[in-house]
Amino acid sequence: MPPAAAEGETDTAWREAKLPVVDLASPDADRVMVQACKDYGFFVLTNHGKYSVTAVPEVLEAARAFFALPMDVKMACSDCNNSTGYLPPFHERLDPEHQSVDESKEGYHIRRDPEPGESATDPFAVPNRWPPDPAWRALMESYFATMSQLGLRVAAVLARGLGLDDDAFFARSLARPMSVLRLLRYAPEVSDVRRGVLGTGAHTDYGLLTFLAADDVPGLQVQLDGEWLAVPPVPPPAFIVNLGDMLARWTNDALRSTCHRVVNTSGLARVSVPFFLEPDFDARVAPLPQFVSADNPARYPPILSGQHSVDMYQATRTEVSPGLDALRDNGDNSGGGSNAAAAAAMPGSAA
Ligand SMILES: O=C(O)CCC(=O)C(=O)O
Ligand SMILES: [Fe+2]
Repeated sequence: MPPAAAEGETDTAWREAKLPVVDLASPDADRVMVQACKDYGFFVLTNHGKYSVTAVPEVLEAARAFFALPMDVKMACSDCNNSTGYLPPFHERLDPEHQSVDESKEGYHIRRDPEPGESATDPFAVPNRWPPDPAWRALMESYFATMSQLGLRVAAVLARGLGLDDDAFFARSLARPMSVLRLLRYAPEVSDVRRGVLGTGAHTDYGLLTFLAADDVPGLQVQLDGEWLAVPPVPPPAFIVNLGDMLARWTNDALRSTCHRVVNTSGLARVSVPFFLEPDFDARVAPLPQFVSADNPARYPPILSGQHSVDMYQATRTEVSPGLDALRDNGDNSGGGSNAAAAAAMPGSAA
């Protein structure tokens, strides 16, 4: 039996979201960004100066070319248990309550190269897997590096807009970030929300900020005040930026980590490339004092950023991972202990 349709899901036609635009070169970028993060948890980032109109489509094209390779070639680049490299279709179901089938999209995860010994304390610190083409790897590594820089810059603008003591507030939790560059290809199939068939199920992102580049096939939807709204594709080099759970926690929900999903309405294949800026595994995240008061007590207990990601992976992966179970059962939020076991068996899941 298909799962119940999401609350408020009465139709198959969705109104369009009008996301605020943040011009990063504008003098009031910090103020506009904070307002967008409070009202929407999403914004369109322009004038960031990092990419030309052609560079992002080049990355999308490279992703498309990889996904077009034969399955055995793709599987040779897969380290599914570590959620690294190629992730075949049906590797996750982000909203099990409302989805009747695993997601048919394919993915590819790229992270920074781990430092020696790091995997003992951070289960996400695993070596990348690469296809044989060195130019492909170079393109992705360069995109990853540039997006990491852009992420830091946007995080600094946000810190300033929030009036935090210094622009580097978030940077202090981004020394050894768990950031992920995720390539996605959605199969050419029309989603059926009422039957629980979605490109990507409803979820919030786990980290700090997500920078999404995608082709011109629509699909992304955001949930605002209970209503699902379609986000029209944005032309490059603009990015759709959204906040992850760590920002909601740090600001005690003053900023929103907005629920979103992908509904394929066209039946065309869709390629998207989200870059997830994620804090260090051992970054301790708790509501900051300036967002807590007697009338507005802390809504979240302190958490380790990496532990939150591990918990979310565990809830949405499609295969049981004994290593992660061990990490979770340990009940130790220190990021140490059985993480090495988890490193040997991470789930294939969302970032
Ligand atoms: O493909 C998209 O547009 C969004 C993907 C997404 O939300 C995710 O991977 O977390
Ligand atoms: Fe997402």
